[in-house]
Amino acid sequence: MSPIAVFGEVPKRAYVTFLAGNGDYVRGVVGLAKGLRKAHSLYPLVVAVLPDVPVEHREILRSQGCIVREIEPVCPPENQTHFAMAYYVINYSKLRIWEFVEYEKMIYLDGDIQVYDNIDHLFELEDGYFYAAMDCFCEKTWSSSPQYQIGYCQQCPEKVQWPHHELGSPPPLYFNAGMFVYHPNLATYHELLETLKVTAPTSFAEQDFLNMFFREIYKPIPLVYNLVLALLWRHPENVELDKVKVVHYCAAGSKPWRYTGKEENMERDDIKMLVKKWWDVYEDESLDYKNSAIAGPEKLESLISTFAEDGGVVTHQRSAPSAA
Ligand SMILES: O=c1ccn([C@@H]2O[C@H](COP(=O)(O)OP(=O)(O)O)[C@@H](O)[C@H]2O)c(=O)[nH]1
Ligand SMILES: OC[C@H]1O[C@H](O[C@@H]2[C@@H](O)[C@H](O)[C@@H](O)[C@H](O)[C@@H]2O)[C@H](O)[C@@H](O)[C@H]1O
Repeated sequence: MSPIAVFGEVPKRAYVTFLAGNGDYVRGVVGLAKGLRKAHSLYPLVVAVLPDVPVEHREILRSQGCIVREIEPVCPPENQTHFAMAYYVINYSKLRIWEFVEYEKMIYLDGDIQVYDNIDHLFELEDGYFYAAMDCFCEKTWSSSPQYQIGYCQQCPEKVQWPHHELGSPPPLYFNAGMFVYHPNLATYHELLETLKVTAPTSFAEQDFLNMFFREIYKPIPLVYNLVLALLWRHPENVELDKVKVVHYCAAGSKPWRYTGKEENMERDDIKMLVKKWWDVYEDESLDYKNSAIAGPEKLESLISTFAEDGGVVTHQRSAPSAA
């Protein structure tokens, strides 16, 4: 039952994403803000920004109705970051969102995620658990893992049986940390940071760490709430694309705002369709935050591009594929 019905008060809830750097991920967050608006979400989007996110990008996000919150970086134990894939170390800073205790429950979404259907009902899931969709172990990014090396994946555990005799118990269910439902909480926040100090980084950085930390209360939710794109070619039998509500553009080459179609699997018709679907939201002026002085694609693009040129960051124009 919704807390409103019980206590007559409105529980503070919000979506939250994470933005770092002065590059083009800001486009992803603008797209996410517009996608949540198109899906008629009742709740705001909070953007946790690292100090290196320029004021111009923060203003763009505010002009799209986002609540911008600056966070300090979180670094794993000194001199051990080389154990994590360098590109992912930045993502430890996501842990700061547990400090947003003005909210009772939040849904975290990566900046490369798009929401195509309303998912507000996830806020009504039973309290006290950590909800996320399961990841896939079949992409090359997993090549150093025992799962990948024996061809085991939790998405199809019957295909290659886990060799209990050689490797002991199978790994616990493992979630993708690009989308999750959680409770901000100061005690949990401090325990996360203290535990991180004594936890050596591993390949998938904060994703591995969060899977370890929340393993007792993790509850899988259907992949319609976080379609990790690799499932389209790794486990097509698990995907009903027309039922998918949330698409996670995490496969190499799939970021819509950088799409060229050249990387492996990027020429697929379903990928072209999903990239076009993202651009259709991003460029839909009717989805801009009303009464905004900055919104509107020209203003938006000129602000992003102008700053990016000053900052030397190469910007990408729309290269969305023709309709699939
Ligand atoms: O330069 C960067 C890299 C990452 N991110 C944020 O961190 C998230 C996770 O990184 P990424 O999407 O690259 O991971 P993936 O899900 O693609 O593995 C992104 O979605 C962004 O929200 C960012 O803002 N700037
Ligand atoms: O820092 C670790 C990251 O780990 C996850 O990305 C991975 C994961 O999805 C693998 O399964 C894929 O193979 C890989 O391509 C992809 O980058 C999260 O999406 C991201 O938010 C972040 O936590």
